[in-house]
Amino acid sequence: MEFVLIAIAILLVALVAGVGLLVGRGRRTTRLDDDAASGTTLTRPRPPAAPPTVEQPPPAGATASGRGLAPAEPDAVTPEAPPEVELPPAVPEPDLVFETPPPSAGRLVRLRSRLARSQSSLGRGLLTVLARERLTEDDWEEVEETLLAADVGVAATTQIVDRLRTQAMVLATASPADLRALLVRELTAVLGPDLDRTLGTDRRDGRPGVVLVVGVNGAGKTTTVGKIARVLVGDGRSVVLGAADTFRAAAADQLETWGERVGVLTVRGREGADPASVAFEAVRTGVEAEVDTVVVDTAGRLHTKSGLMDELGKIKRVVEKQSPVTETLLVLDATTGQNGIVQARVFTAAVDVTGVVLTKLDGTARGGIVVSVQRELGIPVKLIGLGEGADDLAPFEPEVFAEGLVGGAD
Ligand SMILES: Nc1nc2c(ncn2[C@@H]2O[C@H](COP(=O)(O)OP(=O)(O)OP(=O)(O)O)[C@@H](O)[C@H]2O)c(=O)[nH]1
Repeated sequence: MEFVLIAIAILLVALVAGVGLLVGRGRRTTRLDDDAASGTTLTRPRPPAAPPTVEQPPPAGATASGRGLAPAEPDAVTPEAPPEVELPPAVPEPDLVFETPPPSAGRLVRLRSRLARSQSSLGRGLLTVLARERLTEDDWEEVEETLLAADVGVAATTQIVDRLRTQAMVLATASPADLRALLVRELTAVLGPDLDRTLGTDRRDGRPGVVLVVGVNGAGKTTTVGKIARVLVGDGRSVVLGAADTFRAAAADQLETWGERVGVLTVRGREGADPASVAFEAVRTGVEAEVDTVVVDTAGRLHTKSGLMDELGKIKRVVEKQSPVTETLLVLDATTGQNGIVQARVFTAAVDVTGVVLTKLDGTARGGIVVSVQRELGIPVKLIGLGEGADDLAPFEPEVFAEGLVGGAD
């Protein structure tokens, strides 16, 4: 009997210890303050190997303790700063180590094999036809159809076919390598090699660059914001994230997790809070902490154009009281093809979009969508998503992309 009692006691102790461990691992952010007025909450990841302390710094100072954040001066606290709250003593989490993402340079070279679907239908299709000894009208039609099927668009297809036709003599005697090089050159030409694809993320007039990210739900917006944070951290930037998609608490949780992995602060709101106030708070935090860039995720669940215009317009106006918006990125799902372009128009009408992020290019055979998106919207594609992995987002480079479409370079 004694034996049984001892066994039960051991089991109970093990159970309590196990639950404690799980909860401890899950709580990776420290709640710093609660702003009842705006409904926003500021969270920050714990520093990786912080020694246990009993006395905590005040919230504004602690705000700057995330990775790459410059320490904020005590007088940087604005009068409307939320009231300080007593913080629980920090518990060391020895297994919490910030990840170091790779820099953005060279990412597309690493990821271009992910364009395999487009490659087999577009690149290889074209190479097969062009390698034929004498090209007939039927062959040229096949070239045209292949380009159109890959969503290259009518105007760019005509341009490519016309240019290839004028080089028919060259094609007849070209080696497979020459043929490949020629095709890469022609595809690069329609991808707008001269467009400015610089991301507006730099500080301006002593204030952080602000990146607004807009797009319909499911396009990969929140994921993209998280990936952008990693791109910036990988390039040595300090970042604050704003979870202004307040429709769905899970979206803010998702963003917070992305931020925590790389030691980046996330400012979030309660479910249903005013997105503009969350965006404002995020940018104010970035200004106080003197970070390089604040990236703000917005909601895409607005069904009417006027609702969207009102909300995005308000977010921009409110944010710009703190710091100018330096980049507005529209996230589009490449697998939705032309439908995506129709959705995109609603956003470009609502807000001044300065760059497009095309996600899920790994999941489509229609890689030519990059060409039509740029031509139809008149906005450069600046980043592309090539997978669900954390670092599967790359700056868009026309020539490397064209090589990925044609294949044979790896
Ligand atoms: N294959 C692939 N999947 C991606 C890519 N980018 C995002 N996804 C996936 O797309 C799905 C939707 O992404 P979210 O970031 O939640 O989409 P969202 O637009 O923010 O949606 P809300 O959070 O509801 O606003 C997720 O499963 C992502 O992993 C990509 O480049 N390739």
